[in-house]
Amino acid sequence: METKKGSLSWDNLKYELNPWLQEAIRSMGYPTMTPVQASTIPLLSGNKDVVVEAVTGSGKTLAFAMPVLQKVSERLYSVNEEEGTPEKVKRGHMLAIILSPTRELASQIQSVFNSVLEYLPEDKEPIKTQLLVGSLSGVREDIDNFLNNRPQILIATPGRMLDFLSSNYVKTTSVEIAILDEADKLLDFSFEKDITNILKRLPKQRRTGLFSATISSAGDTIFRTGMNNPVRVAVKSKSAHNSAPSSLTISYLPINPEHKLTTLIKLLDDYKFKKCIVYFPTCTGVKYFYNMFERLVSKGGDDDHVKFVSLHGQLSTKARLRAIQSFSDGDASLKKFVLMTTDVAARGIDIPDVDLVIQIDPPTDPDVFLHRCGRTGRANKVGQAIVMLNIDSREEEYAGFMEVKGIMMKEMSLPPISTKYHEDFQKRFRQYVLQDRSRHELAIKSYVGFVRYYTKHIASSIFRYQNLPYIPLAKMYGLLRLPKMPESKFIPNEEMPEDAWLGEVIDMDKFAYADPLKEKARLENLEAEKLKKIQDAKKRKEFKIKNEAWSSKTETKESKQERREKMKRKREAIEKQINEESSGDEQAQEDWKEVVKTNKKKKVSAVQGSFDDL
Ligand SMILES: Nc1ncnc2c1ncn2[C@@H]1O[C@H](COP(=O)(O)OP(=O)(O)OP(=O)(O)O)[C@@H](O)[C@H]1O
Repeated sequence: METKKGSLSWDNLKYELNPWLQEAIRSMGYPTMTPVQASTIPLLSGNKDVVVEAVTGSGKTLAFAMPVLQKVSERLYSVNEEEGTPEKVKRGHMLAIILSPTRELASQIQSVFNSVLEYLPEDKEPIKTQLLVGSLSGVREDIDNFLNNRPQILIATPGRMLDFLSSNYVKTTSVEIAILDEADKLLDFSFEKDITNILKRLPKQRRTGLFSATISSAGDTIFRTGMNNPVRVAVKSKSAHNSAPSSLTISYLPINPEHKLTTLIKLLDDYKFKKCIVYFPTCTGVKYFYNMFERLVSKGGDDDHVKFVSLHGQLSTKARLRAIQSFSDGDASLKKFVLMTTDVAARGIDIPDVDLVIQIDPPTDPDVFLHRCGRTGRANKVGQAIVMLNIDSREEEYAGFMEVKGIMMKEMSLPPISTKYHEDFQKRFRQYVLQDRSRHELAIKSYVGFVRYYTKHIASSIFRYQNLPYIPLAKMYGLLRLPKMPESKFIPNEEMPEDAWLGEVIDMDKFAYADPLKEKARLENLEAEKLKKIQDAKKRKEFKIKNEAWSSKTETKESKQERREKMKRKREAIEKQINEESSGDEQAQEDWKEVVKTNKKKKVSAVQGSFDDL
């Protein structure tokens, strides 16, 4: 849908919102609508289902929040001449549900709703929201709060929403509108089942809105959401064929993987930025590198000019929300703030002042690349996104691959870093790892996790795990020795270091945990293992001796058997010879048998005699 720039004044919105909402918009400090708001608000408020694709940071949240609030306001405040004052929403019922793939995003959406609701006049029946996300509270508690507070708008992640809706106390028959934010993610294999189950429980005559910067990826699944003749809204960047906002510059940095961390440190040092998000592939990776950066990069004092915050899916919900809050609240005029995170913070997160995004590795899903970059350059503010790509590999083709998807990238050159700088850092890093055995364990877990992650790249012809530079990457992860893993077979023999050690050989028995309790347990285990080894060796020896005795017995048995066979063969040969010589002479045969028998008897008595002599 086309929208002329001049018509973006809120006064030109082609739908008459409830007066309190009009007042709220004027007070919120947004002088104009964004194009996606101008297109979507009238459609969704005016009873159309919508599928909205608009660039990151283009104001999609308000584009659905306004229609949702409009619908709820109509239901609560519209006085009909025939029916009079509207009926109260019954206990256990809700009017709107909004679904989001992550807890952080759900919580952020609730904040947007609540910031508009601050302008709701006190004399009106309150409009309330409730957040339903895993592990913040129990489902029982969620239901109790819902029944007591009677919120009309529920904002949830799919799993918790499904559990919540399974309660007999919760009724969905009054739901008028359902929104799927980051709809392509919600409709992919990870959530699709839950989403289908949730949508099945909602009334058919409800309105539905799907929103994302990359909705086209959802393909035909969008038609399984029960939408009624939906209108498609697509808002592109100002520059044609660009799927990213024009305020966002995206660069790629070809780099030797061994130098990724030193280069990251240098970029964080040299660049002028307020807030930067650094994406790592896995939760363990974030944990590992965050701890290391806190020790080796951050100076730790109040005068420190860079502050690191970590956020990943292995943290509790409370810790995750706290991390986002502390990064958002950070006073960027005093320090540079760096959020080290995973894709948990790739979509939808809207944090003011983020002007730099760095990706240590590209994401496995090319769509997520745009979402990660889009955490900066939002709402027409300038932002820069940098992605590191391994040199001398097909990874450099990523730029061309993304161009086809409408994402333009330019190559950037490495910041000047001396060999000494790299080497000094590598030494300090090794020292850091050697100080605590658990650090090395985490290093191995992160490295193996990264290798697994790499095998999951959708663009597998560019990200070929068969050609991954395993050794430089292991050094980047601070490993002392390469771990045993199936992928090791891809390391060329001539590159494989002796016994897989990366640098000096370490006596692993003496490599201690910094935690005294853990170390005590390790030493006890080590002692027990040694003892077991000695006992096992003893047992093996005894077994061998027994085995030998048994085998010599079987040997004599075998030789007896062999002798018998030999005798039998001899006898048969003589018999055969006699038969041939005296063919037809029965008497001669009988005589021979007699001779053989007498011979045998003689032998036996001779043997017996010899025994008796003893
Ligand atoms: N009309 C407006 N004028 C100026 N700024 C706005 C307007 N509407 C929203 N914003 C601001 O734009 C920023 C981005 O909005 P929002 O988070 O809704 O983007 P989005 O399109 O959902 O992005 P993403 O695709 O990354 O989720 C927010 O900080 C919001 O406050």
